[in-house]
Amino acid sequence: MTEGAEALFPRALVSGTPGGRRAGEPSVIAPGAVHVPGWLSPERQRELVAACRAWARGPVPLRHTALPGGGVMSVRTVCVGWHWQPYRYSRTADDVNGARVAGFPGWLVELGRTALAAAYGQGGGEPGRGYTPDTALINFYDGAARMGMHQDKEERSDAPVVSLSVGDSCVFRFGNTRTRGRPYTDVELASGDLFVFGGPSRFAYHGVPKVYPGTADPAAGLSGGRLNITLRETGLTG
Ligand SMILES: O=C(O)CCC(=O)C(=O)O
Ligand SMILES: [Fe+2]
Repeated sequence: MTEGAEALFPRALVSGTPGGRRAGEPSVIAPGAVHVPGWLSPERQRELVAACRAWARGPVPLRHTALPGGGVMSVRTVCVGWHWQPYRYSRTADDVNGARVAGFPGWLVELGRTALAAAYGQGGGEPGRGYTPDTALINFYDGAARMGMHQDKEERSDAPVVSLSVGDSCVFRFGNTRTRGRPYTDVELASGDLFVFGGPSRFAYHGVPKVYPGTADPAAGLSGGRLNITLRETGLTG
């Protein structure tokens, strides 16, 4: 990480918070899976909310992703860089309006790198290899939305997934690479939290069984609901 990135996205000051959460202090949930509570400052959260609002307006609208079985996902999603639809990536949102998705901005690459360094320590735990996320999946959860246990496996890269949460708190269920079931660990993700999963945890099943409506601090810029942004390397070109 460059000094410039550190200045743009400073780590949150360490401070005790209720329930044992310590802002900015990484805790290892499984090998390669790290939770950093309160990593994003309220200002950074507001900036992310503003960026997500703009992406949600177009060129591809925020929408419930249609599933091959005929249903729709309960979360609403918009993508940046590459468009994800079950179960592949493309540059155009062929299952929505056919538009090319917004480009992946440089500041989001920097944020991903800074996040990796915060979770794994300087250098991101992968010497000689620069993390270069090229897609972001932006999910919006209202009070009833959930996400079933799944693996993020459409990427042709085993680079870590960086997950940023803003708004209402949720239960994030982080499991194992073999089954959707136990063993898993339930982690509460609150506004500003960072969660990174890479290495032996990169292809672990995970999901969001519950969102707690009304738990967001309005200072983050969301009046209701939960926003989650995952940054990934697709490993794709073109
Ligand atoms: O909302 C979250 O915390 C997780 C989202 C997720 O797993 C995904 O977008 O693949
Ligand atoms: Fe996922």
